[in-house]
Amino acid sequence: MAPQEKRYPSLVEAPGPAPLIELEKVSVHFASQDGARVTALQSLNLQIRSGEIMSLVGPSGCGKSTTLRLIAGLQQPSEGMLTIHGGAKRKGFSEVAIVFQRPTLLPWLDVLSNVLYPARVLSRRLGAEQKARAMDLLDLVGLADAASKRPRELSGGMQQRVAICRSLILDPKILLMDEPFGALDALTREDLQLDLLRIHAETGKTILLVTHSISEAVLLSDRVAVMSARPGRLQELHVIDIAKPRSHHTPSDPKFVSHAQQIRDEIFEPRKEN
Ligand SMILES: Nc1ncnc2c1ncn2[C@@H]1O[C@H](COP(=O)(O)OP(=O)(O)OP(=O)(O)O)[C@@H](O)[C@H]1O
Repeated sequence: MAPQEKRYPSLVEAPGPAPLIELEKVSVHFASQDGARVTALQSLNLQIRSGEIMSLVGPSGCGKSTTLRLIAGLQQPSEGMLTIHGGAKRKGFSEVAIVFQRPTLLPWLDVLSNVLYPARVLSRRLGAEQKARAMDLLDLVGLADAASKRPRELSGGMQQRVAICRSLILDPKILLMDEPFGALDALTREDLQLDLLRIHAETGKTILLVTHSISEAVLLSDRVAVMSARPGRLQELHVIDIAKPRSHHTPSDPKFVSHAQQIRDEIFEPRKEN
């Protein structure tokens, strides 16, 4: 098969060079329990291009999840501007989907029904097209044979794969992932990382990933945004110029080692702002 050829045409997203998501001087302030003001983000500027995988890394509490919540529409900026496709309003439920650390599947539904659940909530009657799409997604992560199983019959990694399929059923433009592999053992985590790369290659989705793992960020991303300690702002942006397709051999690539080391230095020895 030629590298660009897609096996699942129904899942393909058209790529585009323009920024799909733009945060311009975005600040977010919260009121803490004692009434004090907590500034989670301070004048954050960030552009995410259509079709790229970008990771957000940075010290705990620097505002990574807050950034994801802003893009998901679950949080409003206190100051600044967030646009998607150049507009301040979302175009519908299906524009953005989120995958969290825990899969939170519905235990009484089988795998196929779990994947189809968001589509069922939106329209009570499911068409053959949606079912075919769900099966394509399950096939893409190697779970087509598990379509009629219940969540309790699946391992943690399989459940998270189902959650990823569910997030893609409404064909979102943007997939937001908050530590999606953080609860998995190391080997399963590596498997799912490669699954995500395959999903991205097949669908061309725009993916924004929050991770505490520098190597995961370098392995998966086109660009890695390093955020400063709270109040979070963009500290550095790395273009990860490592050839694709990437694999479990990629971490031994000298470019991988160099990017990971630089990012580690930026997080643990940040340059002082004047
Ligand atoms: N609803 C809230 N009310 C008050 N403070 C909040 C709220 N949500 C987040 N914060 C604060 O904002 C800051 C950023 O939180 P956020 O969860 O975005 O950070 P993070 O980088 O994702 O952290 P971690 O890496 O530990 O998950 C933290 O200091 C947090 O305590």
